[in-house]
Amino acid sequence: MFDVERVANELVEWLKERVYEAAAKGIVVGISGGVDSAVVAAASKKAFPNDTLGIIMPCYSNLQDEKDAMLLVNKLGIKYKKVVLDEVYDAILKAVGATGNENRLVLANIKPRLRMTTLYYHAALYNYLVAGTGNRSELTVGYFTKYGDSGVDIMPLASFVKHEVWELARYFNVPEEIINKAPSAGLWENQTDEKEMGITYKELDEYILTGNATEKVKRIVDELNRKSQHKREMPKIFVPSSR
Ligand SMILES: Nc1ncnc2c1ncn2[C@@H]1O[C@H](COP(=O)(O)OP(=O)(O)OC[C@H]2O[C@@H]([n+]3cccc(C(=O)O)c3)[C@H](O)[C@@H]2O)[C@@H](O)[C@H]1O
Ligand SMILES: Nc1ncnc2c1ncn2[C@@H]1O[C@H](COP(=O)(O)OP(=O)(O)OP(=O)(O)O)[C@@H](O)[C@H]1O
Ligand SMILES: [Mg+2]
Repeated sequence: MFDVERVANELVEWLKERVYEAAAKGIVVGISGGVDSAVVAAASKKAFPNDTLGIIMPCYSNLQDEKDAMLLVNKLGIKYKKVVLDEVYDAILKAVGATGNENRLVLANIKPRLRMTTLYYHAALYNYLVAGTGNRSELTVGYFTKYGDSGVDIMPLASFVKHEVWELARYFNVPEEIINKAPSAGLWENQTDEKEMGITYKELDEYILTGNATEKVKRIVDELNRKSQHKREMPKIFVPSSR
Protein backbone atom coordinates (compact mmCIF):
# COMPACT_ATOMS: atom_id res chain seq x y z
CA MET A 1 0.00 0.00 0.00
CA PHE A 2 1.18 3.50 -0.84
CA ASP A 3 0.67 5.64 2.26
CA VAL A 4 1.04 8.99 0.57
CA GLU A 5 1.13 11.15 3.70
CA ARG A 6 3.80 9.03 5.32
CA VAL A 7 5.87 8.80 2.14
CA ALA A 8 5.64 12.56 1.59
CA ASN A 9 6.84 13.30 5.12
CA GLU A 10 9.70 10.85 4.77
CA LEU A 11 10.63 12.40 1.46
CA VAL A 12 10.87 15.87 2.98
CA GLU A 13 13.08 14.56 5.81
CA TRP A 14 15.22 12.66 3.30
CA LEU A 15 15.83 15.88 1.35
CA LYS A 16 16.99 17.65 4.52
CA GLU A 17 19.34 14.77 5.36
CA ARG A 18 20.90 14.70 1.90
CA VAL A 19 21.49 18.46 1.90
CA TYR A 20 22.95 18.58 5.42
CA GLU A 21 25.12 15.54 4.75
CA ALA A 22 26.58 17.40 1.75
CA ALA A 23 27.14 20.51 3.90
CA ALA A 24 24.93 22.33 1.41
CA LYS A 25 22.25 24.95 2.07
CA GLY A 26 19.34 24.12 -0.16
CA ILE A 27 18.04 22.79 -3.45
CA VAL A 28 17.84 23.96 -7.04
CA VAL A 29 15.47 22.27 -9.49
CA GLY A 30 14.37 22.88 -13.06
CA ILE A 31 10.66 23.66 -13.23
CA SER A 32 9.13 22.61 -16.53
CA GLY A 33 5.42 22.94 -15.90
CA GLY A 34 5.18 19.15 -15.65
CA VAL A 35 4.21 17.06 -12.65
CA ASP A 36 7.56 15.46 -11.77
CA SER A 37 9.35 18.76 -11.24
CA ALA A 38 6.26 20.14 -9.50
CA VAL A 39 6.45 17.37 -6.87
CA VAL A 40 10.19 17.77 -6.37
CA ALA A 41 9.82 21.55 -6.05
CA ALA A 42 6.93 21.20 -3.60
CA ALA A 43 8.80 18.72 -1.38
CA SER A 44 11.93 20.89 -1.51
CA LYS A 45 9.94 23.94 -0.55
CA LYS A 46 8.66 22.07 2.53
CA ALA A 47 12.21 21.00 3.43
CA PHE A 48 13.84 24.36 2.66
CA PRO A 49 11.25 27.16 2.65
CA ASN A 50 13.87 29.87 2.00
CA ASP A 51 16.43 27.83 0.10
CA THR A 52 14.52 26.21 -2.72
CA LEU A 53 15.20 27.75 -6.12
CA GLY A 54 13.23 26.80 -9.21
CA ILE A 55 14.70 27.57 -12.62
CA ILE A 56 12.34 27.88 -15.57
CA MET A 57 14.39 27.22 -18.73
CA PRO A 58 12.50 27.53 -21.99
CA CYS A 59 14.48 26.34 -25.01
CA TYR A 60 12.14 26.90 -27.94
CA SER A 61 9.52 25.49 -25.58
CA ASN A 62 5.75 25.51 -25.57
CA LEU A 63 4.41 28.70 -23.92
CA GLN A 64 1.75 26.73 -22.04
CA ASP A 65 4.50 24.84 -20.17
CA GLU A 66 5.99 28.11 -18.99
CA LYS A 67 2.55 29.31 -17.87
CA ASP A 68 2.11 26.08 -15.90
CA ALA A 69 5.55 26.51 -14.33
CA MET A 70 4.55 30.03 -13.26
CA LEU A 71 1.26 28.74 -11.89
CA LEU A 72 3.17 26.30 -9.68
CA VAL A 73 5.78 28.72 -8.31
CA ASN A 74 3.09 31.32 -7.59
CA LYS A 75 0.75 28.84 -5.90
CA LEU A 76 3.46 27.32 -3.70
CA GLY A 77 5.46 30.53 -3.18
CA ILE A 78 8.64 29.06 -4.63
CA LYS A 79 11.54 31.41 -5.45
CA TYR A 80 12.28 31.18 -9.15
CA LYS A 81 14.35 32.53 -11.98
CA LYS A 82 13.74 32.32 -15.72
CA VAL A 83 16.71 31.50 -17.94
CA VAL A 84 15.91 31.49 -21.67
CA LEU A 85 18.11 29.03 -23.53
CA ASP A 86 17.03 29.74 -27.12
CA GLU A 87 20.12 31.75 -28.02
CA VAL A 88 22.61 29.42 -26.40
CA TYR A 89 20.95 26.47 -28.19
CA ASP A 90 21.37 28.27 -31.51
CA ALA A 91 24.97 29.11 -30.62
CA ILE A 92 25.91 25.53 -29.82
CA LEU A 93 24.30 24.21 -33.01
CA LYS A 94 26.35 26.75 -34.95
CA ALA A 95 29.56 25.94 -33.05
CA VAL A 96 29.32 22.19 -33.68
CA GLY A 97 28.35 22.75 -37.32
CA ALA A 98 24.89 21.18 -37.12
CA THR A 99 22.92 21.52 -40.35
CA GLY A 100 19.49 20.96 -38.82
CA ASN A 101 19.08 17.77 -40.84
CA GLU A 102 20.44 15.51 -38.14
CA ASN A 103 18.22 12.94 -36.42
CA ARG A 104 15.72 14.77 -34.21
CA LEU A 105 17.11 13.34 -30.96
CA VAL A 106 20.71 14.27 -31.81
CA LEU A 107 19.62 17.90 -31.67
CA ALA A 108 16.88 17.69 -29.03
CA ASN A 109 19.09 16.01 -26.39
CA ILE A 110 21.23 19.17 -26.32
CA LYS A 111 18.38 20.97 -24.54
CA PRO A 112 18.38 18.91 -21.30
CA ARG A 113 22.18 19.13 -21.26
CA LEU A 114 22.04 22.93 -21.43
CA ARG A 115 19.52 22.85 -18.57
CA MET A 116 21.86 20.63 -16.55
CA THR A 117 24.69 23.16 -17.05
CA THR A 118 22.40 26.00 -15.99
CA LEU A 119 21.31 24.15 -12.83
CA TYR A 120 24.92 23.41 -11.82
CA TYR A 121 25.84 27.07 -12.20
CA HIS A 122 23.20 27.94 -9.60
CA ALA A 123 24.09 24.98 -7.37
CA ALA A 124 27.72 26.10 -7.19
CA LEU A 125 26.78 29.76 -6.76
CA TYR A 126 24.47 29.20 -3.76
CA ASN A 127 25.89 25.96 -2.34
CA TYR A 128 22.73 24.07 -3.28
CA LEU A 129 22.26 20.51 -4.55
CA VAL A 130 20.67 19.82 -7.93
CA ALA A 131 17.52 17.76 -7.45
CA GLY A 132 16.59 15.45 -10.31
CA THR A 133 13.00 14.62 -11.16
CA GLY A 134 13.35 11.18 -12.77
CA ASN A 135 10.82 8.62 -11.55
CA ARG A 136 10.95 4.82 -11.47
CA SER A 137 8.86 4.46 -14.64
CA GLU A 138 11.22 6.67 -16.68
CA LEU A 139 14.30 5.09 -15.18
CA THR A 140 13.10 1.57 -15.98
CA VAL A 141 12.83 2.31 -19.69
CA GLY A 142 15.71 4.83 -19.91
CA TYR A 143 13.37 7.65 -20.83
CA PHE A 144 15.77 10.50 -20.04
CA THR A 145 18.81 12.14 -21.57
CA LYS A 146 22.09 10.76 -20.28
CA TYR A 147 23.88 13.54 -18.37
CA GLY A 148 21.02 15.87 -19.26
CA ASP A 149 17.97 15.63 -17.01
CA SER A 150 19.74 12.67 -15.34
CA GLY A 151 22.81 14.78 -14.53
CA VAL A 152 21.83 15.54 -10.94
CA ASP A 153 22.95 15.19 -7.31
CA ILE A 154 19.91 13.54 -5.75
CA MET A 155 16.89 11.66 -7.11
CA PRO A 156 13.91 12.07 -4.78
CA LEU A 157 11.37 10.37 -7.08
CA ALA A 158 13.35 7.42 -8.36
CA SER A 159 11.45 4.93 -6.15
CA PHE A 160 8.02 6.00 -7.40
CA VAL A 161 6.20 4.97 -10.55
CA LYS A 162 4.32 7.70 -12.39
CA HIS A 163 0.98 6.93 -10.71
CA GLU A 164 2.60 7.36 -7.30
CA VAL A 165 4.07 10.69 -8.45
CA TRP A 166 0.53 11.78 -9.37
CA GLU A 167 -0.62 10.81 -5.86
CA LEU A 168 2.21 12.78 -4.29
CA ALA A 169 1.30 15.73 -6.52
CA ARG A 170 -2.27 15.75 -5.15
CA TYR A 171 -0.94 15.53 -1.61
CA PHE A 172 1.41 18.51 -2.20
CA ASN A 173 -1.42 20.62 -3.73
CA VAL A 174 0.10 20.77 -7.19
CA PRO A 175 -2.40 22.55 -9.48
CA GLU A 176 -4.86 20.15 -11.17
CA GLU A 177 -3.93 21.48 -14.62
CA ILE A 178 -0.41 20.18 -14.11
CA ILE A 179 -1.55 16.81 -12.76
CA ASN A 180 -3.98 16.30 -15.62
CA LYS A 181 -1.71 17.19 -18.55
CA ALA A 182 -0.07 14.51 -20.68
CA PRO A 183 3.52 13.85 -19.55
CA SER A 184 5.96 15.28 -22.09
CA ALA A 185 9.70 15.85 -22.35
CA GLY A 186 8.77 19.03 -24.26
CA LEU A 187 11.63 18.55 -26.70
CA TRP A 188 9.45 19.12 -29.77
CA GLU A 189 5.89 20.20 -30.51
CA ASN A 190 3.27 17.60 -29.49
CA GLN A 191 5.85 15.16 -28.08
CA THR A 192 4.35 12.96 -25.35
CA ASP A 193 6.04 10.26 -23.29
CA GLU A 194 3.40 7.65 -24.10
CA LYS A 195 3.53 8.28 -27.87
CA GLU A 196 7.31 8.06 -27.93
CA MET A 197 7.58 5.01 -25.65
CA GLY A 198 4.77 3.21 -27.47
CA ILE A 199 3.06 2.18 -24.21
CA THR A 200 0.91 3.92 -21.61
CA TYR A 201 2.01 4.75 -18.05
CA LYS A 202 -0.85 2.54 -16.87
CA GLU A 203 0.71 -0.42 -18.70
CA LEU A 204 4.26 0.47 -17.68
CA ASP A 205 3.47 1.04 -14.01
CA GLU A 206 1.40 -2.10 -13.73
CA TYR A 207 4.19 -4.16 -15.26
CA ILE A 208 6.79 -2.62 -12.90
CA LEU A 209 4.65 -3.05 -9.79
CA THR A 210 3.00 -6.41 -10.45
CA GLY A 211 4.78 -8.06 -13.39
CA ASN A 212 1.43 -8.21 -15.22
CA ALA A 213 1.39 -7.04 -18.83
CA THR A 214 0.55 -8.14 -22.35
CA GLU A 215 3.30 -9.85 -24.31
CA LYS A 216 3.66 -6.70 -26.41
CA VAL A 217 4.14 -4.45 -23.39
CA LYS A 218 6.59 -6.89 -21.83
CA ARG A 219 8.60 -7.00 -25.04
CA ILE A 220 8.75 -3.21 -25.36
CA VAL A 221 9.63 -2.54 -21.72
CA ASP A 222 12.20 -5.34 -21.48
CA GLU A 223 13.90 -4.16 -24.66
CA LEU A 224 13.97 -0.49 -23.59
CA ASN A 225 15.28 -1.55 -20.19
CA ARG A 226 18.05 -3.67 -21.70
CA LYS A 227 19.13 -0.99 -24.17
CA SER A 228 19.29 1.70 -21.49
CA GLN A 229 21.24 -0.29 -18.90
CA HIS A 230 24.33 1.86 -19.52
CA LYS A 231 22.37 4.96 -18.46
CA ARG A 232 21.74 3.56 -14.98
CA GLU A 233 25.40 2.75 -14.34
CA MET A 234 28.62 4.65 -13.91
CA PRO A 235 30.78 4.59 -17.08
CA LYS A 236 32.69 1.33 -17.42
CA ILE A 237 36.26 1.55 -16.16
CA PHE A 238 39.16 -0.13 -17.93
CA VAL A 239 41.23 -2.21 -15.56
CA PRO A 240 44.57 -3.43 -16.95
CA SER A 241 45.34 -7.11 -16.34
CA SER A 242 48.73 -6.09 -14.94
CA ARG A 243 50.84 -2.99 -14.45
N1 LIG B 1 25.96 0.47 -24.53
C1 LIG B 1 26.35 1.72 -24.23
N2 LIG B 1 27.27 1.95 -23.30
C2 LIG B 1 27.64 3.20 -22.98
N3 LIG B 1 27.11 4.30 -23.55
C3 LIG B 1 26.19 4.13 -24.50
C4 LIG B 1 25.75 2.85 -24.88
N4 LIG B 1 24.80 2.98 -25.85
C5 LIG B 1 24.65 4.30 -26.06
N5 LIG B 1 25.48 5.02 -25.25
C6 LIG B 1 25.60 6.50 -25.16
O1 LIG B 1 24.30 7.00 -24.84
C7 LIG B 1 23.92 7.97 -25.81
C8 LIG B 1 22.39 7.88 -26.00
O2 LIG B 1 21.69 8.24 -24.83
P1 LIG B 1 20.94 9.63 -24.76
O3 LIG B 1 21.88 10.71 -25.17
O4 LIG B 1 20.32 9.74 -23.42
O5 LIG B 1 19.85 9.57 -25.94
P2 LIG B 1 18.55 8.68 -26.21
O6 LIG B 1 18.37 7.62 -25.19
O7 LIG B 1 18.60 8.26 -27.62
O8 LIG B 1 17.41 9.76 -26.11
C9 LIG B 1 16.88 10.22 -24.89
C10 LIG B 1 15.45 9.76 -24.73
O9 LIG B 1 14.94 10.26 -23.50
C11 LIG B 1 13.81 11.07 -23.76
N6 LIG B 1 13.84 12.17 -22.81
C12 LIG B 1 14.87 13.03 -22.81
C13 LIG B 1 14.89 14.09 -21.92
C14 LIG B 1 13.84 14.25 -21.05
C15 LIG B 1 12.81 13.34 -21.08
C16 LIG B 1 11.66 13.55 -20.18
O10 LIG B 1 10.88 12.63 -19.91
O11 LIG B 1 11.55 14.72 -19.76
C17 LIG B 1 12.82 12.29 -21.96
C18 LIG B 1 13.95 11.53 -25.18
O12 LIG B 1 12.72 11.96 -25.72
C19 LIG B 1 14.53 10.28 -25.82
O13 LIG B 1 13.54 9.33 -26.07
C20 LIG B 1 24.71 7.63 -27.05
O14 LIG B 1 24.86 8.78 -27.89
C21 LIG B 1 26.02 7.15 -26.47
O15 LIG B 1 26.85 8.25 -26.17
N1 LIG C 1 11.37 24.18 -19.79
C1 LIG C 1 11.97 23.68 -18.71
N2 LIG C 1 12.36 24.51 -17.71
C2 LIG C 1 12.95 24.01 -16.60
N3 LIG C 1 13.20 22.71 -16.40
C3 LIG C 1 12.84 21.85 -17.36
C4 LIG C 1 12.21 22.28 -18.56
N4 LIG C 1 11.96 21.19 -19.31
C5 LIG C 1 12.43 20.13 -18.61
N5 LIG C 1 12.96 20.52 -17.44
C6 LIG C 1 13.54 19.68 -16.38
O1 LIG C 1 13.72 18.36 -16.90
C7 LIG C 1 12.98 17.44 -16.10
C8 LIG C 1 12.55 16.24 -16.91
O2 LIG C 1 11.40 16.51 -17.63
P1 LIG C 1 10.12 15.56 -17.51
O3 LIG C 1 9.24 15.94 -18.64
O4 LIG C 1 10.52 14.16 -17.33
O5 LIG C 1 9.45 15.99 -16.12
P2 LIG C 1 8.21 16.95 -15.86
O6 LIG C 1 8.05 17.88 -17.01
O7 LIG C 1 8.47 17.58 -14.55
O8 LIG C 1 6.99 15.97 -15.75
P3 LIG C 1 6.29 15.17 -16.97
O9 LIG C 1 7.18 13.96 -17.19
O10 LIG C 1 4.97 14.76 -16.43
O11 LIG C 1 6.23 16.04 -18.17
C9 LIG C 1 11.86 18.31 -15.54
O12 LIG C 1 11.27 17.70 -14.41
C10 LIG C 1 12.60 19.59 -15.19
O13 LIG C 1 13.35 19.46 -14.00
MG1 LIG D 1 7.70 17.35 -18.90
